[in-house]
Order: sequence, then structure tokens, then C-alpha cells
Amino acid sequence: MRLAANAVNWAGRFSQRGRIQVPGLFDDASAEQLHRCLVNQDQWNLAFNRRGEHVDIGSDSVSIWTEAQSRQFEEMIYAGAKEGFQYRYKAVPIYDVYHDGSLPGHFFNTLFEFLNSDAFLNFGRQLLGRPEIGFCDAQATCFEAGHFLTTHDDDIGGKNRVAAYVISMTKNWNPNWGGALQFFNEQGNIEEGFLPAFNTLNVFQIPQSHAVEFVTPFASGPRLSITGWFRTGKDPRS
Ligand SMILES: O=C(O)CCC(=O)C(=O)O
Ligand SMILES: [Fe+2]
Repeated sequence: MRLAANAVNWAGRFSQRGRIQVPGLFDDASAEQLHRCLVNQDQWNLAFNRRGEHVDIGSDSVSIWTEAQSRQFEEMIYAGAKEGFQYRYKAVPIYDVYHDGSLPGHFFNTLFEFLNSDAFLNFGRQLLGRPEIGFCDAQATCFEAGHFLTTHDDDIGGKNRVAAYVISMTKNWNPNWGGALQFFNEQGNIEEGFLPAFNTLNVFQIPQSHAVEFVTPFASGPRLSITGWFRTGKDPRS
């Protein structure tokens, strides 16, 4: 993997606004390789929230649900979203996959090593002006029709998160399909939204109120990304 973008060009804007969108993150060959990997991935977990707990279930379990079970699941998801924080999307927990060695030879391992190499960590340190960044975690995410992530601020104690990153790897997204990463201001208005894009890095300071808009039933492709957080200290699993 090789970066094409230069953090120095974007650091000033980031420090003014607390968020940034950097197009052309990787060189063309790396971007295509990562895109192919995501498009060809057929095993995804289903991530959602059950009574305040994060749940991540294997695609094998989901594929044997009866129609009634799927309906029940959907009701549970929407009931949660009505009341507060809820999400539904497909994910591969790359950080765990790497450390557990559960997908030997998979490109996600190469990607994880790249995200924790000097090349990417220095990019983050320069962009954010935070030399103390020590590592980053990562997951692959796939938002399809009916998927969403309601408003939250990423502030979870004990994780030493400096900033969130989203490497958006979606080609030909139609803005009418939803799926924007939206940021809210103190008045509750949408201050800025980043639409899914190809080979584009979004980084934002946390805590910061944000959400991924519901992906509409007529979205004709998935919203693919690699997401995670730049964190201080040493990776506790390294
Ligand atoms: O996918 C995105 O654009 C943002 C994801 C996010 O906010 C999260 O995983 O906490
Ligand atoms: Fe978030």
C-alpha cells in the first residue's frame, strides 16, 4: 500500500475545523487493490446494538434466520433507533482478525500492518498535529439499504482515542441514496456532510456529534469503508 496524499497540505484546515476530507489518499494501484478486496468480501458480521451492548454476529447465523426472525430483528433495530442510539451495518473487525490470526493470508492483515506503519501513523500525526499517536484500530464496514448509525460522539472512556478516521472506498455513490456522514452543530443543524466517495479519507476530532444517514431502499450498491480511531500509547494487543 502506498499513500498519494500529503498530510501537510491538509493539517491547517484540520486544525481550524476539527474535521477534514482528503481525496486521493492512496495511489491508484493501492486504491484499486483495497477496493477489490472490499467488493469481493463475502463474509461480513452484522453489527448492531442490543440494550446498550454492541453485538457483532457472524453471517452464517444471519443466513439461517427465518422470515419471522428477520422481521423480529428489524423491529428490535427500529425500536432501538426510535429511542436513542442504534445502528445496523455489516463489518469485519480487522483489528481482532489481525490479532487473532483468524483470516490467515487475507489482504486485511496487510492493510492492518499498513495502517500501523510509520507511513500511515506519521500521516495521522502530521495531519492532526498529534505526535503522540501510537497506533490505530480498524474495521471494514459495509452499509447496504436499510443500514444506518444514529447520532453519537465516539467518546468511549479508556480507549485513548485521538480522532476517528473513515477511509471511504465507494465508487459511484448517488447522493440520493443517503449514507452521508453528517456532523451536527450546537443548534442541532447539519453543519457538514461527507458523502461516500472513492479513495477518500475523512478524519474528525472527537468527541463530535455525528451520524451515518439511513441508506435508502433504492441504494443500488454498498457503502464501503475502512474505519477506526487513531489512538495514543501502544496497541494493548501488540
Ligand atoms: O462510516 C462512517 O462514516 C462513520 C462511522 C462511525 O461514526 C463510527 O463507526 O463510529
Ligand atoms: Fe462514530
